[in-house]
Amino acid sequence: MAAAPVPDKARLIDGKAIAAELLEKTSREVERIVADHGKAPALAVVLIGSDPASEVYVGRKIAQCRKAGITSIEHRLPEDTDEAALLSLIDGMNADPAIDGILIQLPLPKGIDAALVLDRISPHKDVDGFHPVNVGRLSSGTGGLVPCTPLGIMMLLDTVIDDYRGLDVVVIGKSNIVGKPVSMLLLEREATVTVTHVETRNLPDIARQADVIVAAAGVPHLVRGYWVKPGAVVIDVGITRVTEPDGTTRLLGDCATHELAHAAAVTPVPGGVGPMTIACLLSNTVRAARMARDA
Ligand SMILES: Nc1nc(=O)c2c([nH]1)NC[C@@H]1CN(c3ccc(C(=O)N[C@@H](CCC(=O)O)C(=O)O)cc3)C=[N+]21
Repeated sequence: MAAAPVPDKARLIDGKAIAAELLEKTSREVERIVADHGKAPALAVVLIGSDPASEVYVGRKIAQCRKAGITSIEHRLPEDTDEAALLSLIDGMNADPAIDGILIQLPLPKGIDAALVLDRISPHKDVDGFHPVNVGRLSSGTGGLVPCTPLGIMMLLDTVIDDYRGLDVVVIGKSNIVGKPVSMLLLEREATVTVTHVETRNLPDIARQADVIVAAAGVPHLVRGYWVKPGAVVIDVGITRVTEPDGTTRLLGDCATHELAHAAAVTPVPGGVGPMTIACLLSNTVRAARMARDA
């Protein structure tokens, strides 16, 4: 009898398709809100300076809002905007009943204290889930708005895992945006979560124990084939733009995906976590709008 065929490719988790489904669902909720309240949810997006990657992401966010029927209000401020002006813009948006969600695109220019700015956003309008009240709610499992990338990661994982209890998950990266909040969501599902980072010793050995790896270190192709146990699920959150000698640019994830044929499933870059982040931003905006209208 012939041996079972050795897979030459891990299953790809199609973030683009799953994000499109979520967007479809969000559009229907937007229609319902318009029918009930006569007004679409509204998201304010603030971009300071002209970082090219930020321009791309903000452009995508606005385009997706339009598709879903969400009103977007864009504020583009110069690189040398002072902190006080930004804080007073936020105060105005907090008080404006026409605005349901506020997103301040990160990173902020040097000279602006990001913590101070994020603290100023009303927790009810904090669709990024970065305000200390929402961070606290997430870590105590008491609701609140949840950061978009971690929410999107869980939705991708949910397509291949139905019971997380006791699974060994290794998170690589300890950022406030991804590593820490995704660890909280996984703990909530009763996975055994190991949070690692650039200073972690023997990272390949630790990663090789994992049933699930969430790679969010921002180091291109950090996770190599020998780091991954056969049959593991790998979520690639990293996205680094590199310029080739011929001037063309390419996006690299944190995983050497071509070495991961022995994984059960992997997410591609692009087309994995990125589109989910944006789709979850829109669904958070609808959630914030519903909470505001039901209040
Ligand atoms: N306040 C704030 N909230 C954020 O959620 C936030 C932020 N600041 N600053 C930057 C990071 C990064 N981020 C991404 C969103 C979409 C893609 C995305 O759509 N990526 C596409 C490719 C995009 C491309 O072509 O460059 C993909 O992976 O398929 C990536 C990254 C949100 N972030």
